[in-house]
Amino acid sequence: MDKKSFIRVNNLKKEYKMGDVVVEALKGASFEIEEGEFVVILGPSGSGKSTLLNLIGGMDSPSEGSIMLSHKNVTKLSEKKLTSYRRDEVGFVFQFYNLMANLTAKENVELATEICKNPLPINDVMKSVNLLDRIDHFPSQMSGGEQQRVAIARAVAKNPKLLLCDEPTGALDFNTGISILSLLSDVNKKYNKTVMVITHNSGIAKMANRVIKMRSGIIIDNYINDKPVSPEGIEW
Ligand SMILES: Nc1ncnc2c1ncn2[C@@H]1O[C@H](COP(=O)(O)OP(=O)(O)OP(=O)(O)O)[C@@H](O)[C@H]1O
Repeated sequence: MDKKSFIRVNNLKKEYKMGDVVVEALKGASFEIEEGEFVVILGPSGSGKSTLLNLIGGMDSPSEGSIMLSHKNVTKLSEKKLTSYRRDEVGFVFQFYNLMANLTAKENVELATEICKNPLPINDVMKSVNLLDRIDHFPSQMSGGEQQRVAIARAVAKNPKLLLCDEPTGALDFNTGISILSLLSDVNKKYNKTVMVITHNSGIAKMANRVIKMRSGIIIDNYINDKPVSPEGIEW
């Protein structure tokens, strides 16, 4: 494994069996990602993006192949070690925020950090997502964009090495979406977190350091973007 390789995915396959029907969601994906990259996984609906993200996040196991993260073989971890991996090493951001409705913004972030090894100070993180004045608000009292900021704060405060974001702007209007991408870009730079964003929106690929394109469970392109544009400069 190259010294700079942070993630190495090798010949990753995933089949879902439903009765007699077998769906080949991933058909042998291989790629490497360096530490600190902002990666966009781009592909149409059904191309296998979420399947790939779930495997890297340790939420599911592959039918074949391996995922190395910082020299750790994620696909060979015991259930117990996989739980620690999900807790300490990966932060998740979902399209629909997945906040606890009965907890305030701050409590949502606290809950996530309570169980992990090396959390960041919550107030610092709330400040960097520009939500210090909203920490006592419940999700129902916040806009979609604000809720997504809380979700990002929750993922970042755990201080993981990797942030996995599944269509993080999918439920937001254009301007709010851009502000969320800008925040993810800040998190990538300020906290030096490797960020992977999956999307079907090709506009978002323009801000990435690396773009991995998928179609029908296959990686059809993987390239370095020499001139990433700032989120404010992209459109769709
Ligand atoms: N749990 C599952 N059981 C059976 N089939 C599944 C399951 N999850 C995904 N699939 C199938 O695997 C294929 C890839 O799905 P996946 O959700 O990874 O694609 P995607 O690119 O993330 O799509 P979208 O952008 O619509 O979320 C699809 O054909 C899907 O129907």
